[in-house]
Amino acid sequence: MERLFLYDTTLRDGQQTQGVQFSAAEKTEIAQMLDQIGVDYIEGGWPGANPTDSDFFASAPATRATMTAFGMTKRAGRSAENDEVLAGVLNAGTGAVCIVGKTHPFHVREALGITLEENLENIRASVAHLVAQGREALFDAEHFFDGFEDDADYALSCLQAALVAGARWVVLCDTNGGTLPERVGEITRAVIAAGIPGDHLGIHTHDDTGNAVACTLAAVDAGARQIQGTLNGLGERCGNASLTTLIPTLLLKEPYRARLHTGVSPEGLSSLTRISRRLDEILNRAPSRSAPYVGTSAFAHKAGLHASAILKNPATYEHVEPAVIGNERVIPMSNQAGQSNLRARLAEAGIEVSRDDPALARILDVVKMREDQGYAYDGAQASFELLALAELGRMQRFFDVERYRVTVERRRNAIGKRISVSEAVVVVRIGGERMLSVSESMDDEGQDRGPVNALWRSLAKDLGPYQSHIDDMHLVDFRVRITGGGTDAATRVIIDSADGRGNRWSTVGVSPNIVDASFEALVDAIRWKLIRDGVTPA
Ligand SMILES: CC(=O)SCCNC(=O)CCNC(=O)[C@H](O)C(C)(C)COP(=O)(O)OP(=O)(O)OC[C@H]1O[C@@H](n2cnc3c(N)ncnc32)[C@H](O)[C@@H]1OP(=O)(O)O
Ligand SMILES: CC(=O)C(=O)O
Repeated sequence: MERLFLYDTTLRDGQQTQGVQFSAAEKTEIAQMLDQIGVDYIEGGWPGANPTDSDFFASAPATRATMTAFGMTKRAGRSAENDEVLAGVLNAGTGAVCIVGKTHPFHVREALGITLEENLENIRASVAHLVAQGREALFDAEHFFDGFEDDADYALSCLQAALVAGARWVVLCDTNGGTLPERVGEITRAVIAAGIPGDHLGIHTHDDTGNAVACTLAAVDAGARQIQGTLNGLGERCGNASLTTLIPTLLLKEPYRARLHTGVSPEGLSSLTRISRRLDEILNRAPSRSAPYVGTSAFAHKAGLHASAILKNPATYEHVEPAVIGNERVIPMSNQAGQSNLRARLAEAGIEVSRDDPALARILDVVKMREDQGYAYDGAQASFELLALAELGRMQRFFDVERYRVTVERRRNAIGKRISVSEAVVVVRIGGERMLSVSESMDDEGQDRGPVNALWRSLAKDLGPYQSHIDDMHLVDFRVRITGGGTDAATRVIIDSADGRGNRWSTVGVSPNIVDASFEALVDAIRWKLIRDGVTPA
């Protein structure tokens, strides 16, 4: 089996993603996660280009992977020894250094404004300087594919200059991301045929045509033995080839699984889902549900026919086992569901129902009818469980809401500043007792948190015998969607709640009125919590 090397550039090209700015501490955490996965190289950034990257390299974590500093070839008209950019990169003290250089005559002339021979000399001298300093040198051949189309001999002479000067790897970069997979394969083959060995050849692609992963695989098929990519496909413009997709593909799919091996162990592979989601958490962005292998929908079987077969044998609708990548199977309830989804969902919730219970058909009918009205149960499992318990005649009556009222007032305060104040009154009956709670929605700084928050505070303020069960409960997310249009428009609210025991659950409410929809979801959230805590109704 041949060795394929994985080179991660999340901390460098990934940081070129619009809206992404890592701190040095975040870079350290990400580098440690990459090391757990088992990549061979971690490109930590460009030391000297900005204080964050310099700080990161000043106390870079010890990793099994080779920590790599990134920079560019020296400028013309000065020696490599006197080039301050190269000096900054070398000062990071990493075992490997990757420098980017031009290989397309158009860029040499337009962007650098130097001759083709001067550019070759810059590549040669820069790489030789890195090697003389005892570093493993990599050369990122910028715009290689476009350069090859324009002047193949010149593009190849740039690679040869780097190799002759001692580069361990020359990396073919599809910098603008416009080359399609078949052409990437052909050009990579031509490069190897011209004498550049595949085990010194890397590939670096961008996703501007949605083909970065396919282009990378095409280069590997042609013989390249290093791949560059990023976690979750972060990167300049549309992103880089996603290592989160490439790693499972290389380890689980033929012909790669049988022919190539990487430094990623089965444990590393099974950490991929967790690490992908942790990266999104660091970036404060929602993970892509449909991300291959690691998305929350990657193994979600919504359609009834799929769920039915999955329950008999998961291989019927899954190309790989979700656990291998640390992901899990989900069988959501929705208007696409049949009895198989339903039974699987109920079993997961610990609700036992015999196969021939007529309530199963009723539950399905109610789900489909309510989804037609705007409800969505595939993202609101707790409300689905309450609905099922009601149809099974097992729903307990904890409290009845007699009425509620919310007011939002906009006025000036004592010093003339405009403020808004939301206030809610909720009246509930528990057993024979009538209880009235009033709450304002103010946070610690005196800011109004809105009518839904006021309602929540009021509901949760005094629920008599149940109070101790909801004291540790809080709202963590609130999503609103207008479903339908015109006079039939309804508002769907999904609320995520959590408690001190680590439970997290979602409930849904639908109404033409956003406050009413929110209130329905809030009441469901409390009822679900009381059931989950095994509370007996007063
Ligand atoms: C394809 C890629 O993604 S490569 C990675 C690109 N990453 C980045 O650019 C992020 C980090 N970059 C930076 O912080 C800054 O651009 C720095 C610190 C590197 C340079 O900043 P400045 O000195 O202000 O230059 P500026 O960014 O305006 O322009 C780049 C200069 O490098 C030159 N240059 C570009 N590529 C190369 C190269 N491979 N070799 C030598 N010089 C190069 C350009 O011609 C330009 O020179 P000029 O100012 O004489 O016209
Ligand atoms: C080096 C690099 O990031 C590129 O050419 O895309």
